Amino acid sequence: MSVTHNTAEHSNFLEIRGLKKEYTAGNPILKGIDIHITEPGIVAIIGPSGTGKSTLLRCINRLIDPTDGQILFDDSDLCLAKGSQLRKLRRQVGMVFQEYNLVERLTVIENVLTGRLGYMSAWKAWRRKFSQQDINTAFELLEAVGLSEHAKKRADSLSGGQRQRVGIARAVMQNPRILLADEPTSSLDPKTAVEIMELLQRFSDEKQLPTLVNIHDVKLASRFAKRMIGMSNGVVVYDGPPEGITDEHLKQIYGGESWLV
Ligand SMILES: Nc1ncnc2c1ncn2[C@@H]1O[C@H](COP(=O)(O)OP(=O)(O)OP(=O)(O)O)[C@@H](O)[C@H]1O
Repeated sequence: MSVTHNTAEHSNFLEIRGLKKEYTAGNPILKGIDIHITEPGIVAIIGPSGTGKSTLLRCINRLIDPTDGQILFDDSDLCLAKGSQLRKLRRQVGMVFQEYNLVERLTVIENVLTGRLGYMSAWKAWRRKFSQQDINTAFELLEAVGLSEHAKKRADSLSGGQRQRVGIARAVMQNPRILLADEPTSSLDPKTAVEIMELLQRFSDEKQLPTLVNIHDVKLASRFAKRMIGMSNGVVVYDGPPEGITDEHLKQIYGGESWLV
């Protein structure tokens, strides 16, 4: 890949302190999360349905407002950012979604280019006036994700795996300093899921991007993550290397043991 972006000099990518989220008062979903991300690589977040994994990622990119705590990113507290400062911070946080969130009626290359909208004036964004440099970068990224020959096709003509590749290219097009992926493989077959994780790992390595991935498949997570965060009931109960996770940890995270084989 020849697209140049980030350097490896960051040592404090993201620090989450005491993060709390209540959707309804008195019913906390996140109960005080502390996570410090100091290096690139895949960090897998595992935990049962409803434990707050998506809520955590949505707080980090401020799709939702945290109730309390700090999310320190690029010398600012994302929890406090508003207006143009929030817009500037958000474009440094790339997001990949389970259901891809592409604009189905646009072409593949147009979808990748939408990753640049946060950098453009409202007028240019409305007219979709992308610079030649952005267009070149979008084509390079499409090549990097193996979809060059699909550039002019409508997004809704692609398979799920191809759509997720577009979603990843769009997130990287943002030139982010951190990537968040919310169950990026859950809608895909096992082989395609591995290919998507390989792609995330490749971008994470080449662009020195910390990549937080919510994922249900513990085996797949262990294969690609350098660090696993196990959440249960709104708190972190494991934070360490994949090889350190024991059956005891899994019982603590998911509860019960009949599902363990
Ligand atoms: N917008 C919302 N308003 C109210 N409650 C919400 C909202 N979004 C999520 N919740 C609740 O917060 C809890 C955590 O949901 P969240 O989606 O963060 O969990 P999760 O760990 O990502 O689950 P899954 O693995 O099934 O995606 C759930 O009880 C959910 O119903």
